[in-house]
Amino acid sequence: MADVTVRAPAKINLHLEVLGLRPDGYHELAMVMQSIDLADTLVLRSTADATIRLRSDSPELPSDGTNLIVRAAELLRSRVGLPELGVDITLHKRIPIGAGLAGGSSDGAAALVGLDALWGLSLGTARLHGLAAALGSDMPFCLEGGTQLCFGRGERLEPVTAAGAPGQAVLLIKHPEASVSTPWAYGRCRDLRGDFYLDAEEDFEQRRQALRRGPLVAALAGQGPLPHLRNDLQAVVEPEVESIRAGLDLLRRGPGVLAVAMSGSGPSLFALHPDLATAEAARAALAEPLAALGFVAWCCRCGGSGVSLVTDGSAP
Ligand SMILES: C[C@@](CO)(OP(=O)(O)O)[C@H](O)COP(=O)(O)OP(=O)(O)OC[C@H]1O[C@@H](n2ccc(N)nc2=O)[C@H](O)[C@@H]1O
Ligand SMILES: Nc1ncnc2c1ncn2[C@@H]1O[C@H](COP(=O)(O)OP(=O)(O)O)[C@@H](O)[C@H]1O
Repeated sequence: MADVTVRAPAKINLHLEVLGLRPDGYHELAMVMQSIDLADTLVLRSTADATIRLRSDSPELPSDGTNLIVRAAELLRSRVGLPELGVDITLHKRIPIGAGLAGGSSDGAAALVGLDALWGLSLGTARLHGLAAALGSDMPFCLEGGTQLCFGRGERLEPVTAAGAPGQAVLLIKHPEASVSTPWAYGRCRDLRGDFYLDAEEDFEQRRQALRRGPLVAALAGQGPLPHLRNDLQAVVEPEVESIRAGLDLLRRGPGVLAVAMSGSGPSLFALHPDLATAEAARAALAEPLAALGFVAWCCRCGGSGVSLVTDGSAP
């Protein structure tokens, strides 16, 4: 079969609420996640040597079995019981690593979709979701993309209509030296807020309903103003990382900004804007202070989809 090319978009969290602890040790979450058009590209070529090979243009990223692309390929091959399958994968990395943008999760999701096509497996959505959920809590969202309510560990999805979404673009920034460990952020959240954690399923469901019927989902459907964006991990991380505090203050000063938050466990920060032109105008207006503080900035559209096969040769 000819090469298969897949786009792996990043995500931001428009809402991240930590509800409590689950028996499996993960946190019960209520989130709204949004795909953005900052994306990695994977090119997959079938081989006959029963080997999974990854080459990446990111020097800081391992290409061995710790890479989520390789882990996804190995899990898929073992689950279908075809050890003789082989693939050469080339990764073009654009999403900053460990940034709260699910770059690794999206690459893993892209590997599942790309290999399903390359190896002609036709596994279907449910089986791909099962494999994704086994590899990471954010990976099922990365398969579907768009705008979704995410519950459970993050793997239970409910699509949200964002037809009238006021925030169609983001000004995204990240400090190259800042890094936040996701397990650390959740552990710190438990230390600081564990006394307020819910623990009954009916209480979890009450919070899910509040989000489904709340002002954020209404605003995304074009009914009413955008509320303050809640991220419980931001409340934990922000006091510990000066560049995050400085970055959020800067983004709030951008012209035309609608709302500002940290994405996921950070350290990426974003400002929602009505459209790409407004996001770019804000980036230009903040260019000097952003550079002075050492931030890297992107302007991205909020996208309607997750991982996707590229059939028109458009992905560079
Ligand atoms: C924080 C979030 C918010 O969207 O994203 P990022 O900031 O990583 O992008 C996610 O919850 C990250 O999802 P993901 O990166 O897939 O997490 P996983 O690999 O499944 O878990 C990594 C670690 O995070 C903690 N974890 C993750 C998910 C969850 N619901 N509860 C947790 O406590 C656990 O310590 C776990 O061992
Ligand atoms: N293909 C990949 N791209 C980015 N990170 C990866 C990849 N494979 C494994 N990882 C590891 O996964 C972690 C980041 O996962 P990711 O889903 O990108 O989280 P975040 O949302 O914080 O960026 C990092 O510790 C990184 O080393």
